[in-house]
Amino acid sequence: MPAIQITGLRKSYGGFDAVRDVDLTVEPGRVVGLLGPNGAGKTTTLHVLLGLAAPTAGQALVQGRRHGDLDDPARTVGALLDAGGLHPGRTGRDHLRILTLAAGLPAGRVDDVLEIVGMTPAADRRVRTYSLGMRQRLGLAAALLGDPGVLVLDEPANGLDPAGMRWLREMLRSFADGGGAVLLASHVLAEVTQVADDVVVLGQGRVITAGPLDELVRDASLEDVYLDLTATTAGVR
Ligand SMILES: Nc1ncnc2c1ncn2[C@@H]1O[C@H](COP(=O)(O)OP(=O)(O)OP(=O)(O)O)[C@@H](O)[C@H]1O
Repeated sequence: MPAIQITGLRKSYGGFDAVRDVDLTVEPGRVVGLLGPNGAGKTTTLHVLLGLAAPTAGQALVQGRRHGDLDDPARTVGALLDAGGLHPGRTGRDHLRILTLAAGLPAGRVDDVLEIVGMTPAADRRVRTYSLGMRQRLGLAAALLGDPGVLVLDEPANGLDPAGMRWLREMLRSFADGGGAVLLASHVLAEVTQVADDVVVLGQGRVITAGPLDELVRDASLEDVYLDLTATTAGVR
């Protein structure tokens, strides 16, 4: 069973199709990059997958089920959506403690994930003092709390310095090599090509091209397609 399966997905807002006819599969052990310019429909796709928006047509399944039907969502899928939603007066550790409690996870996971994302030294500082990259790391820590087999990440490299980007790549690679599945949305071509096994390119809500990264890169079609998409204003609607 694919870890993530999206079929014929359409999401409309007041008659406007934010995404339409989107098909996408993430098998265990794979990192799939969801690429597209601003407004292409990446976040909308992830929101439907995570049960934050209802599909207008089609479906988006995690481990064969809609997110809302998962028995134990926190242990099934970890998500990083927007590092903005953090309480500025709370420490990073407290933020993770609250999530742990809410999801019924073992308290010891907080120290584990802080260590994994390299945030142990900053764990007791208030979030308002964190850089953007540190907030991203904290968001990734939160995604890893339930030790899920599936990660859904929206622009995870946002704000990371070069060392942080390398760390993220290595972390995602080893997560996938251990049988995990990753869906990573980004508008930065280089970011995706450095880590993804497969790529799905969205433009104006539709899949423009999709396939294994090495094939798309070998015949240079990925860069061509992406430059065409981003050179025009077609991506922003
Ligand atoms: N709640 C909403 N109501 C109305 N329109 C929406 C809503 N959410 C998204 N849209 C529209 O759907 C389109 C796709 O937006 P989406 O955020 O999914 O794109 P994106 O690929 O994630 O872009 P970015 O890279 O800028 O984050 C945009 O035109 C956006 O304005």
